[in-house]
Amino acid sequence: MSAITQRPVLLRMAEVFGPTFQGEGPSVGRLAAFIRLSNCNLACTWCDTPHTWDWRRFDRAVEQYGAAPGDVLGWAARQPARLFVITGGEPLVQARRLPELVDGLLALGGEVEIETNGTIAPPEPLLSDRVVFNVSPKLSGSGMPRTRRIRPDVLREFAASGRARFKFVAGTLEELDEIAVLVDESGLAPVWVMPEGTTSRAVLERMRELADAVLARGWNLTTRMHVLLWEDERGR
Ligand SMILES: Nc1nc2[nH]cc(C(=O)O)c2c(=O)[nH]1
Ligand code: SF4
Ligand SMILES: [Mg+2]
Repeated sequence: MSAITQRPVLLRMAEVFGPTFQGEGPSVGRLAAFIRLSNCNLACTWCDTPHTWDWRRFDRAVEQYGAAPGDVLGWAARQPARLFVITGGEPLVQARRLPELVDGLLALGGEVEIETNGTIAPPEPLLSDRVVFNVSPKLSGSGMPRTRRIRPDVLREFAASGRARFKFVAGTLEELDEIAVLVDESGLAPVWVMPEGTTSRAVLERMRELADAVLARGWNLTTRMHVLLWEDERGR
């Protein structure tokens, strides 16, 4: 029999960093380690991680590298945190490559949060205990056409999975109306609103503008704690 050498499927990576705190959403403030995957299926005007996908502004050969899941797991094992956040870019672009990574993180005794834009359905093997999805559907201000940024079938699937929390980035009070339409349309819950901003000043100002209106709608509010602490420094 001929020997077939199986090469590991490489993850397309942007960076790993930690320890830091989960800066956004329901787990804000928790000690965490981050695995940022490269590539995205959208191109939002206000994206704060264009180095993961905008190859007109960034050099792919510099910003992207391939890593075997085992190498990422070796790094993760040495991290003090047991909350692992997989983000991007859009991590579910590489959905088929993720179960090996996620299984390894769980085997380290970890919990996993996957930050996603909600346009790609979660593959079945990822719907397990100790894995949750922070689903961030994009609003019209992202500059993306609605048909690309909103996939009602996918959003409903996330909502039905019981493993998703919906985190909307908002810059204005008007955007809360837009969020309410999406929430009602697809039965999204629980809802978190997060201020847009890559400076501590912008984040705090927007939170103050949004807070009472978010309360009035019965939603949750999250800050961007890493921005309050470290502005837009990469790898925090
Ligand atoms: N500290 C920290 N928390 C985060 N939560 C979500 C992040 C992201 O970029 O998706 C992020 C990030 O970049 N840094
Ligand atoms: S979905 Fe997220 S990573 Fe992709 S372009 Fe929009 S903000 Fe950036
Ligand atoms: Mg970020």
